[in-house]
Amino acid sequence: MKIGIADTTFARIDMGRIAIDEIRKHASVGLERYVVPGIKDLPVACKKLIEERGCDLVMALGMPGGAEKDRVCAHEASQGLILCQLLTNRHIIEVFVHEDEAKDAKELAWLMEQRTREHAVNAVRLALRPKDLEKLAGTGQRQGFEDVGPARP
Ligand SMILES: Cc1nc2c(=O)[nH]c(=O)nc-2n(C[C@H](O)[C@H](O)[C@H](O)CO)c1C
Repeated sequence: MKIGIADTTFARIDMGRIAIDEIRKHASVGLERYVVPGIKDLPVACKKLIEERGCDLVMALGMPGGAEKDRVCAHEASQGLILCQLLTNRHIIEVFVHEDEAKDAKELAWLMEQRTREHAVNAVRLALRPKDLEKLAGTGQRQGFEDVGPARP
């Protein structure tokens, strides 16, 4: 089992390092990292991690900025990531933290780390322990900020 980590230099926190640190706490798997300039470069990085570097699942980590052009960029990147999943029949866990989700740099750093770590656990579950995800179905999980919980507690 090999998990790929694709991340960007645009992000204001080293999301790739955090993802690798968290995955190592939960599983003994091969890891491949591929750093690109920005989120629109992630789809091909993920495809290469899958097709050329033998990854079974990939995490795509990025930080869209707060401007309208960044939101468009994030939408385009997401579409590329979905297409890549369909072309390769492999999961890509998209971990995007929009810069304007946080009120300041401190909260942004916290949110980027928290969301990355929680999705790294999801990546391990998807790759190795899918039954763990089944147990969490319909429980209102969120990555980063607090879980919202089920609608019928
Ligand atoms: C407008 C813009 N916004 C972002 C962003 O919010 N987050 C990000 O990671 N990258 C951004 N980029 C850069 C593109 O994703 C890409 O790296 C360049 O267009 C080079 O292919 C661009 C060009």
